[in-house]
Amino acid sequence: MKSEVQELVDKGIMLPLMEEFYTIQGEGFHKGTAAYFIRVGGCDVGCHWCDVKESWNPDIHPPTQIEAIANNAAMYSKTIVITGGEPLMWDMNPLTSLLKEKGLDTHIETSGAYTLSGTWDWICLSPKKLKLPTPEVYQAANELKVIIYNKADFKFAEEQAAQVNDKCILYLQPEWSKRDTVIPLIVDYVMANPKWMVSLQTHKYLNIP
Ligand SMILES: C[S@@+](CC[C@H](N)C(=O)[O-])C[C@H]1O[C@@H](n2cnc3c(N)ncnc32)[C@H](O)[C@@H]1O
Ligand SMILES: Nc1nc2[nH]cc(C(=O)O)c2c(=O)[nH]1
Ligand code: SF4
Ligand SMILES: [Mg+2]
Repeated sequence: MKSEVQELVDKGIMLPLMEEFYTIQGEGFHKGTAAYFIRVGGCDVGCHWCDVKESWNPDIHPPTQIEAIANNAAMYSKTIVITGGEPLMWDMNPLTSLLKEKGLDTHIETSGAYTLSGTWDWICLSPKKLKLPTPEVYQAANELKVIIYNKADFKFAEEQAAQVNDKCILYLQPEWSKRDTVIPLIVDYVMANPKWMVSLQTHKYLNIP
């Protein structure tokens, strides 16, 4: 039989909380703006270059009541970014309802590989070849942020851009360990294909979380 805690996690009433921090959004459309980050554990997508592999195993992150998460977040910022791990592995409706009741702006960082749950003011979709996004997430995405690890990823980026809604803002972001070789490729690509914009992980240059 499932434990009581596991049942609450399954319903999104508790979530495996890896870390939370108040920082500057480093990436994409909202880069440079203050936001409180909630990092939820659990991801089975398996990107070999993932910069938070410690997030993958949900069992090592303590199941935490969403009321506590929301009350704490509200003390720091009007903008709350839910990331992971892959937050859409869990039911995001209960947590985002609480955040919206408090008048907060809810943003998500997602691979889109699971069904869309939650109420969102901003959806950043960063699709992965290993587990493609679901149709609902392509439709709802506000920004598409494709990670460029090698040349083949430009083709993947175009395939993904063809799937999103036409208001979706398009970004190419260098994979961090390959940045010296891929940044020049991204610069040339964006000049030749100006529907795209460059996104950098500016928090890593700023040495902040
Ligand atoms: C750690 S993921 C968590 C959210 C979700 N699982 C996802 O992949 O969108 C947060 C963001 O960091 C990006 N990212 C992860 N590792 C990266 C790396 N080594 N270089 C550049 N971006 C990376 C992801 O593509 C995603 O946009
Ligand atoms: N500052 C900062 N900005 C971010 N934008 C997306 C992040 C993430 O890991 O989801 C992230 C992060 O980890 N830190
Ligand atoms: S989907 Fe996101 S959290 Fe999961 S492995 Fe890929 S980058 Fe990491
Ligand atoms: Mg990060």
